[in-house]
Amino acid sequence: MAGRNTSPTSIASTLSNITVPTNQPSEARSFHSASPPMSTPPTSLGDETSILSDTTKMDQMLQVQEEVSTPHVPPQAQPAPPSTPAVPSSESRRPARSSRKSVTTYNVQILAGTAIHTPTKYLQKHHGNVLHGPINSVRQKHTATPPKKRTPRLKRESVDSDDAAEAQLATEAAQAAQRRTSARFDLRKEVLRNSTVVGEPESSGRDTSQTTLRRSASDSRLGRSSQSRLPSPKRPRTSKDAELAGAADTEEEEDIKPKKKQWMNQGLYVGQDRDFDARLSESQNRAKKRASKKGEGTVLPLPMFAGERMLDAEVKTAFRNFRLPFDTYHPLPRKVKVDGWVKLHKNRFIGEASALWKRDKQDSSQCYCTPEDGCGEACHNRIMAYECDSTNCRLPADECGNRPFAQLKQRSKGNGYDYGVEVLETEDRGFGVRAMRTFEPHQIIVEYAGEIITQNECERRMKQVYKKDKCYYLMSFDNKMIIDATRGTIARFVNHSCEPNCEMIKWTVSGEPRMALFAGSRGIMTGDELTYDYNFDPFSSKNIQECRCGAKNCRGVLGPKPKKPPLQEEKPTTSLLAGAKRKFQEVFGSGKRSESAPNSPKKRKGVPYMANSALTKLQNAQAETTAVRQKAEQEAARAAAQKNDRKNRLMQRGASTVTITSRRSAVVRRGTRAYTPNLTSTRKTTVNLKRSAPPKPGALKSIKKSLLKRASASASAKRGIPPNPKREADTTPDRDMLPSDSEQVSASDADDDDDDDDDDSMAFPDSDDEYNDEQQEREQELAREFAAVKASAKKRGAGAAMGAMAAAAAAARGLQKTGAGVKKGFARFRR
Ligand SMILES: C[S@@+](CC[C@H](N)C(=O)[O-])C[C@H]1O[C@@H](n2cnc3c(N)ncnc32)[C@H](O)[C@@H]1O
Repeated sequence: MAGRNTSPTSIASTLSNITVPTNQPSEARSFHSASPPMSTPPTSLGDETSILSDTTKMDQMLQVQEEVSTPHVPPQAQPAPPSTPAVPSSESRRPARSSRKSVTTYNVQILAGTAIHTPTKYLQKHHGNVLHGPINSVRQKHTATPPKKRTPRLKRESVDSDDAAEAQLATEAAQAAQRRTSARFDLRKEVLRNSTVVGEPESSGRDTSQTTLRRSASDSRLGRSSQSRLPSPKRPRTSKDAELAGAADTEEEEDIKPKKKQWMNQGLYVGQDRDFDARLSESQNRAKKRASKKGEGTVLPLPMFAGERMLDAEVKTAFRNFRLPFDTYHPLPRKVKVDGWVKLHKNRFIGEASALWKRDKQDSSQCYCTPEDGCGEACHNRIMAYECDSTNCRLPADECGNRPFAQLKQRSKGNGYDYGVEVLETEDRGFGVRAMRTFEPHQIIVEYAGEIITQNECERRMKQVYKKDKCYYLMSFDNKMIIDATRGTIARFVNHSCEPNCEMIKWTVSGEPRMALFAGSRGIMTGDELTYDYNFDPFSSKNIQECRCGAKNCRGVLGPKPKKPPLQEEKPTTSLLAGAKRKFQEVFGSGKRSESAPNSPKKRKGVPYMANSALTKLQNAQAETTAVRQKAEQEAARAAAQKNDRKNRLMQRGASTVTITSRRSAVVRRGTRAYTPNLTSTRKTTVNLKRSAPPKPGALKSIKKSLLKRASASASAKRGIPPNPKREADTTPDRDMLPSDSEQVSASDADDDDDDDDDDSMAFPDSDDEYNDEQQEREQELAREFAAVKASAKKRGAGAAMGAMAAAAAAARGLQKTGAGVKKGFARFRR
């Protein structure tokens, strides 16, 4: 505290100190003491007057007073140099040391704990740029070394101060100030360097640096950085400077790294449907949108997506639950790596498969949709599962809604989220596939592509290539072909569910077979696992796999529940005829296909194929027979119901003879008479196709042909179309094929015959079907095949025959029905 006695007082220090007078009268002390009444170090660096003056303000005041009052008193001593102890000019003015001691001074900063009391040693060590120690030594140091530009104020303080302790305190204060301005310090340093770069002398001092700082304050950080990276040829560098500059440069370079702006390329609405036509490019879509916007009013647009949904007339799309898009809620999307999966993006025909496909490829499809239809639900191509293209559809691509594979191709050009599926690892079913976006009901999701192989090739692979494998990715595809997706698309990982959300459907695209996974009628939400019903046929009990789909109605096993006794009990003839009956019912419109949704595409569902090398052809045939038998039973039940219905109607009419239909009577009669447009025939003719002996191959065909033609003529007549004489002639049945009079039976006989329907009679529908040429052709084709199959059945024995017949039926229809008459089996055996 001794040092403080001589210190000047500033306003700041006055405010921050409380002085408690003790024994001395204040007046005396004010006027008779040379020492100031308040004695504190400068607390403000702005108080330069106080700091720089050798004498205190109070001393100066007293001196003036004394000069006025005692002009003759000569000064006894000149002010001593700072290094020597000051000689008091008057004893009376300088209070005794003891009296000065008696004045207690409190520093509020100290009391408040805000004063800085850092050990000097520490400061010297860690803050080299701050002055420490007795002022003299500091001064000496300063005169020896060139002034540092960073602490100009401090430098002056230290030069002018005599008191070591005061210097120490000043140092502390400066340090505090420095700490406060530390954030700005780097910037200043950099500005100084910049000024050097542009040729300004570094030693131009604080003013220059501040000017420069101000000037460059508005510079962008990046610009500054690039400037500072330039070499400064004018600047002579000492080794220390170079070191410092080097360090600074490295620091800067770290800072400088151009920060690349990160753009979010996926957002809240990813995967949500937007007004985007996948067949067009981005720019085409934009152009289309612009064009459509021209006519728009000025009303604010509806809320994106939600508005569209809310106004959607279809309840199922309007009230779909909202879920956050997958990339928003999914914590850590990670890519699952699957060993041994060779990706193929499109089908590849292997070996004879291509030739086989071309040879068997006979059918084609054509649609006549108008732009208003837009190839919607009624599109013929769509129903037949043919993709429209320029060869079979008149509409331009952007007006046609039946080009799913083209849409998929467009989507695959986008990003992963656009494509929309990824592999996931399930808990208990190996890998699976999950949606990364939403899919509309029946929208194409992913193609099941791989190598298309023949059955022979499949068997070879099973025996030789996949002998040791546990997993097979084989999908029955066409009558004689299999898709082996061991090398294939991601679709091979789609798992089975008894309550699936997707369907695997076969399509024909530009004349080529393609298979793809389509969303089910509920659509798919982001994050859902994709599943379809394998209808897995394990062929043998040892291959039965437990199903872990977790659905409420889970069947417990992959594939249909085994419920029927062994096949040996099957009566070959019964099966044959039941199968025949089924086929004809399908052709005549009462089959299962016509019962399914009329407007939905013909579903040629994909069935997993399990080609077990141990299976013989006979086993295949037996398996097919089971399926055929089940179907036949269903058909028989339906036929029985129809028969009962007919009986009831006859009973009600009280007819004595059997009338199959008046239409049919007319058809039969028309063959022998002139055509009468008005077909209100009163004569009732009975047609019984029951024969005591099975027809010769070809005979059945003829009967059917003539009957069908007659039916067609009848339908035309009903519509008022005049008869075609040529056709009329054609419709004349072969005499020997027509039922003879002797074959006309009474009602009771007919009833009896009806009872035998299931065995060997043809079941014709009662409805007034309208036959067109296409149907006729199909039916003829079917009849031909049927005859051939029947003949082969006789040769080969029942089991194999049933397989062949089922296959023929499937071929004739161009269908591959799930679980019926086709080979199947997906393949992953976990034995
Ligand atoms: C074509 S693979 C599907 C992908 C397969 N999970 C994988 O990891 O490669 C078919 C096999 O997956 C398994 N799997 C599929 N769905 C299943 C289900 N619902 N329950 C149990 N296993 C299933 C069976 O082992 C089946 O043989």
